[in-house]
Amino acid sequence: MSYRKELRVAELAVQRAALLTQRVFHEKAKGTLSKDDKSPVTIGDFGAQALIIHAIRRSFPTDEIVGEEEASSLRENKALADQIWRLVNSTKLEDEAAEEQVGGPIKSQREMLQAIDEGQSPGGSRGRIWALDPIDGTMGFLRGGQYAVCLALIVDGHIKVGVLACPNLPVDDSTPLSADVANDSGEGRGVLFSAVLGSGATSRSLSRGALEKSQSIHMKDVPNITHAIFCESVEAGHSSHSDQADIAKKLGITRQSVRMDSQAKYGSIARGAGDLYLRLPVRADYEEKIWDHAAGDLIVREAGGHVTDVEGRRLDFSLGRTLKENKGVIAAPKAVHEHVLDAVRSVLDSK
Ligand SMILES: Nc1ncnc2c1ncn2[C@@H]1O[C@H](COP(=O)(O)O)[C@@H](O)[C@H]1OP(=O)(O)O
Ligand SMILES: [Mg+2]
Ligand SMILES: [Mg+2]
Ligand SMILES: [Mg+2]
Repeated sequence: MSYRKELRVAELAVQRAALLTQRVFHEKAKGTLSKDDKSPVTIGDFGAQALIIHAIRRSFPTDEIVGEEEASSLRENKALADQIWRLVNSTKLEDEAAEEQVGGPIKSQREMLQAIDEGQSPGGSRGRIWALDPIDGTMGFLRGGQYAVCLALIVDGHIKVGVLACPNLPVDDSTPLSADVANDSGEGRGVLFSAVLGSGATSRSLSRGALEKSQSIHMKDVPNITHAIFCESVEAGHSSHSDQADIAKKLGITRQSVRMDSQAKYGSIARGAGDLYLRLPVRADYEEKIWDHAAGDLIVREAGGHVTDVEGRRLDFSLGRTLKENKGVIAAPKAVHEHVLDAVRSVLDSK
């Protein structure tokens, strides 16, 4: 199957949602709430989830959706719901045909709240399931750093389509990876990464209008691992900086890691701006969420990479809303992955 329509709808839906998040990014007040697990959520997360679910529903009404957010807190907070509605109602793609392909406008605030709540699928190994993270790296988004709008289609447990918008990454694939974030104007920034299983991975500028022509992306060859550039989370609570430093040392890597929030890490290594992404667990009981990895996993694999957990197992997206059988993430070019994994094992065994 080509998944041509799924890719198109996903790209346009993510593009439109990213436009909404960019508007919020430049506002001081982001309408931040704290969720039950103490993590933040903003009007950008809610608005982006509403627009993307609306688009999926219009084109693929019987598909299931595993989305990160839900609307219960908004039903008790009219002022915040009004604020999100104003944003959602005024975010459109400039290209009319494209706007039509993502279902046009949402009709009412009630419909918007319903859309947000349609991301409650339990996931699983059967049928067509979209995994949606409307803003991945909300902490980065609040800090003025990297973040991503992420969408993937999983069919019978396997990822078929992955799309990532990274509004604060440089457009140019060859820009050296850095922890620097958007300048005020955002000029030269904003990338849309895509992949379809078996068809390779691409990047293009995240424009406001019709989608620009994309180019193929590939992971870089790493002839000498000691020169590899590795990236990791900014948040020390999301992955173990000390284990990652030990692994880098074991590999003979002397360069400082590049710390960035969100799946921008997967996109960055897929286009060869960086080489490795290490995500070593901090807490043994944390289960990674499928929406935090699905799009990035496919984009890296289609760009010539291999993605496993710390034990060398492929990430298993067929087990529900979380990656319950995996611990951590190791993403690297195929040719060096085993070597990196040996270093991971040796560091973890010595603890
Ligand atoms: N203890 C944890 N370990 C790993 N990832 C976590 C943990 N707590 C939250 N996350 C998730 O990590 C993702 C961000 O990763 P990164 O730090 O690499 O940008 C977020 O989606 C965040 O979830 P949440 O959306 O609930 O905040
Ligand atoms: Mg996330
Ligand atoms: Mg999120
Ligand atoms: Mg979150």
